[in-house]
Amino acid sequence: MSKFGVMVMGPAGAGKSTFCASLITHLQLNRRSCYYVNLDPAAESFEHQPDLDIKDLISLEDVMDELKLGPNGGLIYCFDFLMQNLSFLEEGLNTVTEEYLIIFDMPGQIELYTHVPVVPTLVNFLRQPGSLDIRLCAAYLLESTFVVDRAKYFAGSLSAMSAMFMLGLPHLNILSKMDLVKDQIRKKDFKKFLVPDATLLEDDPADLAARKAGIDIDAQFEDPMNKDAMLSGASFKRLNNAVAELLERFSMVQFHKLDCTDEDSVQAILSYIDDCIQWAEAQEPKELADEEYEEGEDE
Ligand SMILES: Nc1nc2c(ncn2[C@@H]2O[C@H](COP(=O)(O)OP(=O)(O)OP(=O)(O)O)[C@@H](O)[C@H]2O)c(=O)[nH]1
Ligand SMILES: [Mg+2]
Repeated sequence: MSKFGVMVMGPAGAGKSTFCASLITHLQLNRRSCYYVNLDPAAESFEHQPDLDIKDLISLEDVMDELKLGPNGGLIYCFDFLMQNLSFLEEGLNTVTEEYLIIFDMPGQIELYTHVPVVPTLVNFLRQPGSLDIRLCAAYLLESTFVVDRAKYFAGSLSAMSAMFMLGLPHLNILSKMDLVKDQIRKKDFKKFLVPDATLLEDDPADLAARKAGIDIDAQFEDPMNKDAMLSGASFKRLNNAVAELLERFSMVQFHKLDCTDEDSVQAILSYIDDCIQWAEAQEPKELADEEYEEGEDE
């Protein structure tokens, strides 16, 4: 029997826990079962109480106090500790059945996805056939407000692509907090940000600001030896252009939009998740319980 899960990842403050909470509320409203696993040892408050919480194994606060580590070193320690105590996850998840969606709420420290191999090890453990055997997908969140600053947008897209390669999971990239941009950027103008490509640098607001200040950023961009290029931002533009071209060449990153305040938007993302992990195919047809038939008759 397979289990099904989604690992919600992304940089700090991208809206991961808020998305997990909206997803759980939505699943509950639609009478679907879910199992919420908090893997952020620093998380303090929850809209929905986790069914399994890493803090019951190890708390970041204790690690920082006792080992005199900072928050990031402490987090890496907590994950190393989890890797040595994977039975904590196995015992918690063993009895979860196939109709559940297991939601893993991950921490936001980017080094977890780039510098240390703990997340791939965790993913391999969760997917291991014959053991937990979870059909898992990744939901990688980036804040949609990043699109305003192209450098942030491309750096974020690159981190998403790096996570795709590192984890090798079915992967959804999501621009979160759409409610924050929908009044500033029209729907049809936003479309171009769903697939990162180098043409998005053509109307970079940072260039407009430089031009307004009388800097010929295009001339400096073309001339790598220009001594002012470093200060004016033309060198930075060249770097962003190279990143954008790299993303374009790999053609792996595409975003879906998410507005947690809109139920239809949460449902749309849930459909993509279900599709990635093929949740629906594994479900048995369900009969209504007797009480529910009776409730229907009363109406
Ligand atoms: N307007 C708006 N704010 C949001 C949304 N999602 C999250 N936020 C806010 O963004 C902040 C961070 O949200 P979290 O859900 O804690 O983000 P996170 O990615 O879990 O953060 P870390 O776990 O610390 O990495 C909070 O103040 C949320 O209220 C959203 O869809 N719209
Ligand atoms: Mg969180």
